[in-house]
Amino acid sequence: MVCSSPLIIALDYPHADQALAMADRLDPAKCRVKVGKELFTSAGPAVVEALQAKGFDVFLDLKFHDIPNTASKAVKAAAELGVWMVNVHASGGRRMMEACREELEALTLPQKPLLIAVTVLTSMSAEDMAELGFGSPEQQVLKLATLAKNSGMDGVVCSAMESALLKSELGQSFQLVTPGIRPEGFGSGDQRRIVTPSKAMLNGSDYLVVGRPVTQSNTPVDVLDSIINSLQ
Ligand SMILES: O=c1ccn([C@@H]2O[C@H](COP(=O)(O)O)[C@@H](O)[C@H]2O)c(=O)[nH]1
Repeated sequence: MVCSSPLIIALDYPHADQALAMADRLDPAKCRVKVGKELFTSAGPAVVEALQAKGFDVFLDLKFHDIPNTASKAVKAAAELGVWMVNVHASGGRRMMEACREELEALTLPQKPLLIAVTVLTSMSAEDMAELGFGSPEQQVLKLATLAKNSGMDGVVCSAMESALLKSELGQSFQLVTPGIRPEGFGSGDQRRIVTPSKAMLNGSDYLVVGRPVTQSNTPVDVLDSIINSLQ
């Protein structure tokens, strides 16, 4: 199944059966899916394979952050699982990111995953960053995204609030994956740097990650269709 949609639905569930039931209501031509820490810890590689068997491209969002050897071997394992996208934390540093890239380059797979680095989590506000002794989210995102690009990453995870800046500073082909997407009228929850789907696309995001607005809705397919309509 070839998917040209920018939408990635975060299947944040405690058990595989819930994730697979939601996947059955989704169309792999209209969205990709994301498996994160909760679902992967509970259900393991089998749930990734089950989603792939249903025709979905899978973003394995485990945000590896470890010494270069450990992180790069984890990226290799993800690639061998056939995922479409995998990520690491940019704050793991240049040597860690370069090791991950080298591990992928050494593989002889027909299709390798996109290798993406997380900059500053979309749940982090300016106040949260100051408390950690960092500058503004925008400054830190630009710093980490520049390092990620120079370390061989295909793109970064950031808020769509930073997409226009990153496209202008780092170029159109550097992929921007943006969670913290909230259609009008949906609560932000724990997210702090939120953007609507249409504004995120206007700002230059390549991929929009949407979780609870779809997965916690009584009418998930209607919500997804209305997001798709808002992008046209
Ligand atoms: O900076 C980040 C990185 C990852 N995420 C993940 O995206 C989804 C967002 O879910 P919502 O329910 O739409 O808030 C979730 O799986 C996070 O782990 C992120 O939000 N921010």
